[in-house]
Amino acid sequence: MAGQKGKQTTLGNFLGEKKNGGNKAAETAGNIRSYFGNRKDKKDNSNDKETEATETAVGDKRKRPESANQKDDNDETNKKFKADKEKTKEELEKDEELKETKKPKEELEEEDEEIKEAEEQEKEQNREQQEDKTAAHVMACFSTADTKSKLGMTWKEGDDVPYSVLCKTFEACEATTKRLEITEYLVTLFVEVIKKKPTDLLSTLYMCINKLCPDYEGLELGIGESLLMKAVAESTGRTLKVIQKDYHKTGDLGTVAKNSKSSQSTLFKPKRLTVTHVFKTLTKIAEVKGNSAQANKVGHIKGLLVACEDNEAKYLIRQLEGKLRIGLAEQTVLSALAHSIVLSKPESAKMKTEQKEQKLTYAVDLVKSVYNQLPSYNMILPALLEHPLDELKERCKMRAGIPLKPMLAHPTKSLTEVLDRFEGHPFTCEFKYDGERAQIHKLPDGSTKIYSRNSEDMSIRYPDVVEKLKKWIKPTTSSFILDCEAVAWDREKKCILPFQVLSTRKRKDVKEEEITVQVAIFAFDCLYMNGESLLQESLRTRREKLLEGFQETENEFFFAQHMDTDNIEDIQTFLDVSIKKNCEGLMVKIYDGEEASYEPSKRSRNWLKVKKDYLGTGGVGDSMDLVVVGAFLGKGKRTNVYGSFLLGCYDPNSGDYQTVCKLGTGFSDENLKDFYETLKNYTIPTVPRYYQIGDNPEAPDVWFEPKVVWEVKCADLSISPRYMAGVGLVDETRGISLRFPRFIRIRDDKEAEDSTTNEQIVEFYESQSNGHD
Ligand SMILES: Nc1ncnc2c1ncn2[C@@H]1O[C@H](COP(=O)(O)OP(=O)(O)OP(=O)(O)O)[C@@H](O)[C@H]1O
Repeated sequence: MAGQKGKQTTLGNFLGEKKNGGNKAAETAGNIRSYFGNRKDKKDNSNDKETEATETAVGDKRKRPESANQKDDNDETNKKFKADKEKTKEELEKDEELKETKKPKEELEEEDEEIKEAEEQEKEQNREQQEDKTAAHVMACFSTADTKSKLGMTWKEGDDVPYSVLCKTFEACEATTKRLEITEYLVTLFVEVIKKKPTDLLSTLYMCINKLCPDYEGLELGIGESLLMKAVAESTGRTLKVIQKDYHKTGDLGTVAKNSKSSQSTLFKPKRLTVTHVFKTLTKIAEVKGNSAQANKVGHIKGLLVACEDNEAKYLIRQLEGKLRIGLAEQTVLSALAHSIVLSKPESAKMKTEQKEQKLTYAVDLVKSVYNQLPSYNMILPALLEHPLDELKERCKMRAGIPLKPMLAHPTKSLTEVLDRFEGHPFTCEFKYDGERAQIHKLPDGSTKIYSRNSEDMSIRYPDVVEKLKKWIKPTTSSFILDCEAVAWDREKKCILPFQVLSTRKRKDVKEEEITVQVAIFAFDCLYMNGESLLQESLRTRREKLLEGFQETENEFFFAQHMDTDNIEDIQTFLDVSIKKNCEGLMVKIYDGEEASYEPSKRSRNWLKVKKDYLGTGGVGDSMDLVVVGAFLGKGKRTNVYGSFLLGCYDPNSGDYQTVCKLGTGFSDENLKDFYETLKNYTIPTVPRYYQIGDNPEAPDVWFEPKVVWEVKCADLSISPRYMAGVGLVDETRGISLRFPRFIRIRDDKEAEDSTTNEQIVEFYESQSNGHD
């Protein structure tokens, strides 16, 4: 038997040849069967078990009521299974033959490769944990005393936390790129707040992540710059023209506000700002609605600006803009919170370094895992402050009504890659529906909510779904959280419509009677049921709960089509059927055991996505979602609109955007007109300091705020001195760029911070050079 690489080639070829339908496919079929023969052989020698699994899969499907189309799929699948069962004996004989002829050297090589791959995967999974451990080690030896004086933390116990202290901490964080140093500053701040004014911890923490409340409550800052400029001008006595000119020069309205304040003489000294006062005022500003909203907002902003001293105006304006950009990733804030809870307890001073380190590591793991299940500081903070750490899990359980960050999948570019990754694990394949992620909650009081992948409340966008969902729920199901995809649906033809149709559905102020694009819900996971979290259960158990607790309802609600097999021909057939049914491809997921648990917010290797478009291309396994950071004015046919665009990816560690390509293809004339109209609202006078643009001699004609995300496909990726994506990760000075990028669609379900990260770009680049497929 050939080594791992050989196996990939054989299968890769097979898939290509199968498409052409030539005789070669039949010739190579023997190789494929032997490949799977050996794979099965490793897992389990029993033919019975294989047959049993096949029967269960088919049985599973028969249990469910099906629409006409789905029934066709299952019939096709069943026929395929029958043919396959007959092949099994032949396969096993081939296995035996191959076992005897196998050369020990090749066996060793194969094992080496497997070990290497497993190590790679483990390395990646452990990286974040390792960073947490290093931080725990450093923090165990850390004394907040030095940092405290550096940050001027001298306010009196019981007094409100001064805003100046928070701004000094921001300044210190902004001045470094080292995550550990940032953690030290935050821990110092949080420990001090916990000791002197614990009730201010919540507002302090929200200010650090520049939010006002949990995402699902939907209250956001992000005041337009013209309003902010007006407020700065009016509160400092400078003209709007001068403010605009300064902004054009610096590209940072915060700095303009700070400089404007320092050149202003004040007759009386207003009361110093406190964190809680600023937080409450920011909340009021975000809440203001109605006719005089603008004037009201300006009034509040001016009130704050007048009281600002030193660098406070700079951070206040940035907070109002909704972009603090001082390199504070939420994960760092969570770690710092966990550390400070431990370090603020008097007993921590008595602990030996090793013991403290263990406690810190435990606290970080605990706080992160609880936050993943209940992403609400409003609920977690009181439990952390008022009760022992050990009780946190019990006190802060996931519940219906609080959306979790969904589990995400890893891209692959061949079925072979999927089978290699999942070798030895039972896995299941599901259709990858092409619509919008929908997390559906039913609370014990009977109310229902639908949340987007960003935890936005979408219940108002889907009033028709909310109205009908009681029909799908069996009487035994009182509360639940379902993970689903909402797709555009043709009620007459009873089939899925392409994503483009869904994107024409209204997103705001949707009235049931005006809905033109109908949706159907495809449920693929059940995360919570009747008061119990199912996250730790295997996918098999979660799917059982899903099938038990709900019923398919024509034109409205379906279980995701699935197939449990490791036979590549079946998977290929299933993939083909999924594409015929307007799906994007398959999701392949580990089915049993610990790795089959649900991992909120993680892009996990236990869920793999296989998109038809990327199979066998030898290029990149997925499209990317990139932020439009600039544009070049069009010429010729594209005069009066932007002709091409500069795109960037996101670096979650620094909060920066790194340029990744210039994009000029894939657009219709209509697209270009629309984009010109939308994007011109986001133009900014100069390149912001949080854009890493490198030495590209071709600067765009206009720069944009990071607001618009587009899905882009490319042929491959290469190292380039002109772009900055992943700079420092693969090459010290050069970044990675997309070659032959093409526009696919707008991703208005994604914020700029949800775009493809610099590390994902590096992964795409590296997987391409590993030569999979
Ligand atoms: N059966 C399924 N299981 C899980 N996710 C599914 C399924 N069918 C469709 N999806 C959709 O596919 C997405 C998984 O792909 P991924 O994790 O990469 O999200 P993404 O970044 O939005 O990428 P994509 O552009 O591929 O949707 C999910 O967010 C979900 O919306």
